[in-house]
Amino acid sequence: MTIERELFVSAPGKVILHGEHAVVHGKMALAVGLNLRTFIRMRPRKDDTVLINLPNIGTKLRWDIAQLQTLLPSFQDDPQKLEILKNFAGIIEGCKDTESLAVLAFLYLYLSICGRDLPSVDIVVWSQLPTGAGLGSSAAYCVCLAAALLTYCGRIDDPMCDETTILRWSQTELDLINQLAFQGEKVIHGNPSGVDNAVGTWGGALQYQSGSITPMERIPVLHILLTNTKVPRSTKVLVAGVKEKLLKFPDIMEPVLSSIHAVSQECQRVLKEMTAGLSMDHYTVLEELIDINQHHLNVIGVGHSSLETICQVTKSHGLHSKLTGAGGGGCAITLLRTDTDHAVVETVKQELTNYGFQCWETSIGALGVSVHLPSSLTEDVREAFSNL
Ligand SMILES: Nc1ncnc2c1ncn2[C@@H]1O[C@H](COP(=O)(O)OP(=O)(O)OP(=O)(O)O)[C@@H](O)[C@H]1O
Ligand SMILES: C[C@@](O)(CCO)CC(=O)[O-]
Ligand SMILES: [Mg+2]
Repeated sequence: MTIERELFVSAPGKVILHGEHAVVHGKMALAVGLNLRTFIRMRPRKDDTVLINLPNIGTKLRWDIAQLQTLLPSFQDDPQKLEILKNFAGIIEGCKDTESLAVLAFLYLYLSICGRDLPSVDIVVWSQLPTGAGLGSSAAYCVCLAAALLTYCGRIDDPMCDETTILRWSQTELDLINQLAFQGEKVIHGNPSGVDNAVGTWGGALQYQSGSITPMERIPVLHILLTNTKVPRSTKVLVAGVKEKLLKFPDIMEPVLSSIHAVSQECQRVLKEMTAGLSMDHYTVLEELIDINQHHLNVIGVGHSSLETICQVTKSHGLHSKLTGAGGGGCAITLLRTDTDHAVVETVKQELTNYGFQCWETSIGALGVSVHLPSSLTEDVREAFSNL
């Protein structure tokens, strides 16, 4: 049974504190929800078509339901599902362009979730996150699609909203959303660890290892400066590059990944200690861990000169930075201590902006996937959707 009303869902981006790439190879990652979100709006249509509008990447496409229905018999149990969709959409093998991956992930989730009763819908996905910059935009996109399609098709409850609250799903329903979002991430990334969709689903702060998700109940309030180099890169390509290096030099690369794992463990221990009583020594250790991990990430081949520039600029003001997400460009995080002078942060931001980078001071630990009533959306989100 499809629902007959407009549905608004959002999911947060993520910041990986430590463990990117190593987490793909079974090591631990620490990741937190980011207060920049992706929003999806679904509206019923009456003309037996499906329309998807993705303004962040300039894509607007429409299909007849009858056309999509012809895919279903071979799609449902076929191990070659993705190939069927690529043929349908005319997408060539190994393709990594933004629009093709977004459309493939959408079709994959729409057909997998809605099954035999394909609904005629109008879908808009709009994000506050930069696309392909290391902040989990692909996971937020897949989590939004999975949650909205599952709800729309009646496969999970439609959380009851009132005028003031944002309501969420039960743990079992969140598990299903996360599983399907992971399938979508596989379409986009090739071989994702699952950490990004876990944060998009549950939000907060998580320890993630080999599919096992452990929420970190209490973490100190950390202030972070996020800087987007705006250098484009593809997570899929970077993850594949690390795997290649690992296969070529196993005895050299495996210890580096193990050391990244140990950095995550030590960071987690320090964060726990900080909740019991914060001292500046804790910050010093966190800074050392950031420096160590940034070197490791360079060793495994996911650094970039733009990220080194961020490290150099922030270091000249006594601050410590590392790349976050897949690297190769994209974003870096800089730890801001509680005793960091506001004027220093402003100077650093100005210097980084002069390089053409974009900076945000951010809070971390945002809420996971949520349903919204249109009236409870913030002004900027309402405005963004008003013309779409
Ligand atoms: N708002 C969006 N609209 C349409 N497609 C999107 C959107 N956000 C992400 N995508 C899809 O996700 C792809 C980017 O995913 P990718 O994993 O490379 O980067 P990321 O998720 O931002 O970074 P990371 O995985 O390192 O955190 C885009 O090429 C596009 O296909
Ligand atoms: C690079 C990576 O570790 C994080 C991307 O945000 C890939 C993944 O975990 O799937
Ligand atoms: Mg991604």
